[in-house]
Amino acid sequence: FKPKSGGNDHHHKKLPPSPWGLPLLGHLHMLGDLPHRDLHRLAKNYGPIMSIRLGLVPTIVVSSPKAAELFLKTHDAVFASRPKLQIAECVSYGQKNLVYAPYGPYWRNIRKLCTLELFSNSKIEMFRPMRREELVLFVETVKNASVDGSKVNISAMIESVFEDMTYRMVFGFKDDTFNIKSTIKELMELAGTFNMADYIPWLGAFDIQGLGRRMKSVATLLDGFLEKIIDEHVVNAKEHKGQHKDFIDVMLSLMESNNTRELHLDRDHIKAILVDMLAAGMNTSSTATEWVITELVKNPRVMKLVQAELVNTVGLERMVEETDLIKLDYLNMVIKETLRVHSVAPLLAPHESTEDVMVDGYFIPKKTRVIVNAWAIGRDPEVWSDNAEEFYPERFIGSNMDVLGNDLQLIPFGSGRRKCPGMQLGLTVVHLVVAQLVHCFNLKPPDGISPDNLDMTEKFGLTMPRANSLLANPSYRLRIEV
Ligand code: HEM
Repeated sequence: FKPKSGGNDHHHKKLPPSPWGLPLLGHLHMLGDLPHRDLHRLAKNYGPIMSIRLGLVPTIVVSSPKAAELFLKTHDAVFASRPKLQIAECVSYGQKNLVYAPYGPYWRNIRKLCTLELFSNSKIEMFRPMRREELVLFVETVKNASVDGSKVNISAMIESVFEDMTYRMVFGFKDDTFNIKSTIKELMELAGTFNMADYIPWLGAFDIQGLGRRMKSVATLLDGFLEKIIDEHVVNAKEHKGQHKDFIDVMLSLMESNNTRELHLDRDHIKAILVDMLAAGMNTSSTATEWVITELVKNPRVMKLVQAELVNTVGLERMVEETDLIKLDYLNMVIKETLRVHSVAPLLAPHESTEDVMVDGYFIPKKTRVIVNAWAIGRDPEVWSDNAEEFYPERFIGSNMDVLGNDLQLIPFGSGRRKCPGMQLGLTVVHLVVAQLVHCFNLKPPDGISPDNLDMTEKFGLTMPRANSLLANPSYRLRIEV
């Protein structure tokens, strides 16, 4: 079929080009385990604004910077909503979270509140001592693991330091007294699993994949843990009046004091936002860090330059401090280049249109899903020339292109109204962990594997980490003990 639009008057309106699809499945059968790559291939034939149908869901795929500008800038307000997904229904306390909230006054208020109260520069600063403590422990752990020259699972260590920093920031502790960590992991795995019920909704009633049952049980467990943790904070807050130490404390004090006319916060809001912070903040940053380290191990030339910059700026007599980060220009280029080549969220998060609209001469009906292929945009030969596949940080020398959503050529955090509100925090922690790891250690691939042959397989999900853990032989290089 060729995709059709809703009402009769839509028939004569031109929809974006589309491949031929199957009844019911639409184009789902064309997408494999790495859908960003399949959609990139299709876009080469059908263009940067392509129309497909995912099961019963009419979808537009956006694959070039110019097209992204139309959807995320020119018509941003029309495409700023989110589709209803089963996972969001299960764990968002009636869509009281931020990530999946439909576009409208509620989303606007909760986003404003989170931006001000949780993601502001002063809040990022507030947690700096905590990050420093965790980084010292991180370096010690890597050092102990590598003491007899054995290979170390770098991916697992990176995941663990981000987990610890995030739990401390959000809950104020990192030990797993409440057994919450495995439940959060299960939730993130479910959120990243392809769910047929999101594309052919009546299949949801049969729960063929068993995802519905798993989601419900995770949601129940999670709610129990969050209730206990919040209760504990309420008791502690009474004892330590006025001292806001973590995200829950901040939210509780807002619940008491700041229940404005615009937004009435209750416990469900707090729980929904806490889940957002864990799901949106933890894996994204650790995935980005894992790929930066992978590229550095794969490219010894670049690693040498990063380490030389660190020696010049920091010296081998101490660890990296957050105040050093601003001076590390080459490292900044390396991180930008990694975010270009390995998008953490290759298809961003799904957007949905809230009204009929014409874009570039094409008719896009209300309630169309919009997928922005940031991974494909990072490879557009018109922007990145014919060495787009190459890892080459020097391409940013003399360029003021940023990753913050201002330049549509490079949008690892999205752009427009729905862009990532946690990007400053994310960039700070990624820079910090990468800088610390390569400053404190030389990292070589294990078992005599040549850097050229390093496994680079991706695993698509909620984020896109390495499919297999990165292993390396670290050797300590500082002249002092941490
Ligand atoms: C390197 C790290 C990170 C990357 C690459 C990243 C990437 C993204 C992307 C691609 C989106 C979707 C944008 C869109 O829909 O167009 C997003 C949304 C979001 N991110 Fe991040 N993120 C990172 C870190 C964080 C952190 C640390 C937090 C908070 C602790 C966070 C919180 C959020 C939230 C709440 C949203 C939803 C915003 C909304 O729907 O209005 N992110 N992020």
